[in-house]
Amino acid sequence: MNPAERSTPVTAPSLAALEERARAGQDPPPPDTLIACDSLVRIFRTEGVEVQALQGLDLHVDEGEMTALVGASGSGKSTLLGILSGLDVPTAGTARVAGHDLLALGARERLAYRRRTVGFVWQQTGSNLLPYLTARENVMLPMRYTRVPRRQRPARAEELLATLGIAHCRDRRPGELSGGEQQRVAIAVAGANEPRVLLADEPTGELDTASGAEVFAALRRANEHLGVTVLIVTHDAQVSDQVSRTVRIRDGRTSTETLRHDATRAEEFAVLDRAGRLQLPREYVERYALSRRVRLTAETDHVGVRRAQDDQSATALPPGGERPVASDGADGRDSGSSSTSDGSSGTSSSNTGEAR
Ligand SMILES: Nc1ncnc2c1ncn2[C@@H]1O[C@H](COP(=O)(O)OP(=O)(O)OP(=O)(O)O)[C@@H](O)[C@H]1O
Repeated sequence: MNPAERSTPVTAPSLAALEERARAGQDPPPPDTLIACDSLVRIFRTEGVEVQALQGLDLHVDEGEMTALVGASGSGKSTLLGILSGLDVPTAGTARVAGHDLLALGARERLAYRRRTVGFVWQQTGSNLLPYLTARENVMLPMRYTRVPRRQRPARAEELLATLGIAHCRDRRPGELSGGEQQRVAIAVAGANEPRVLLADEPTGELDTASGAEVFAALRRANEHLGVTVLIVTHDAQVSDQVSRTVRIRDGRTSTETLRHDATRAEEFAVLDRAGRLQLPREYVERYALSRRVRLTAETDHVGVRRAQDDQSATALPPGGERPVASDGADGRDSGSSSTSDGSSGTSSSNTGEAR
């Protein structure tokens, strides 16, 4: 990034702060991690306006996982997929997929990465396939760019179409296929070069419920039978409620994760990044009226989170009416508040969030 860009005002947090965060998360990820994003930042600049689409996002996905990515419109999901697909480059942070450092790829490596390491399915059914080729020819096309021997291509295409339940579509052009069939052929195209990761941006977004279910089933088959790691951006509860892991993005950062053990048991977790930072769910922030600074307490088996103001209101004024200075200095100085050395005194459990 050039110095002129750096001097342009940005909304908080500053780029320097985000870069500092990125540096903090640069220990090597665990060995099973196929996708590792740490403190990922993407800032778009158009006509003097800056948008921080990703504001220090952390995401780790293990090989073989099938994960849904959800979040409000504009939260940064497509931006993340654009980066992981190699089409876009982050502003700061780290992004590694199958050992490729996405901030350091040269043009030739980037092309090879896009052809071999990732496959992509777009929401618009018409964007995924060439209209003048049959389904089988569409699936064989990417093999040309990775030099799969010509004689092997038809058999591999047939096998993929059969695995995804659309062998009967092999000789039809996209215009002769339903939307759901087109998306399933698109999954076969994305899987043609045996990628490590399959990225899908709203793959069921334009489909009715029944076709959406078939497309989801095909993604699941790709995951289970082809062994490809699948990451799906979706607003479709039919998809997000059926994968074992759903990651929620809020304001350009991962906020919560839901892990499903089976159809009836799901648990929601807040996400702790590798530097130890935690984003509290908005619901808790509002319910306990937490703002700006909170006090953490080390309990026997969990960490407590308290409103800093509660210490202030609970503290008895000493003789002379002066409040004692906070033991760490920070709270008293910046907010004009103070605390006793016992942060818990007088604080009711109704305004305490607790993390176990
Ligand atoms: N090329 C771009 N130039 C400028 N701003 C962009 C660009 N791409 C995305 N943005 C902005 O970045 C933010 C995140 O956009 P993104 O498309 O990643 O969100 P999303 O979560 O995928 O939304 P949706 O669910 O509506 O697709 C938005 O404020 C968007 O306007």
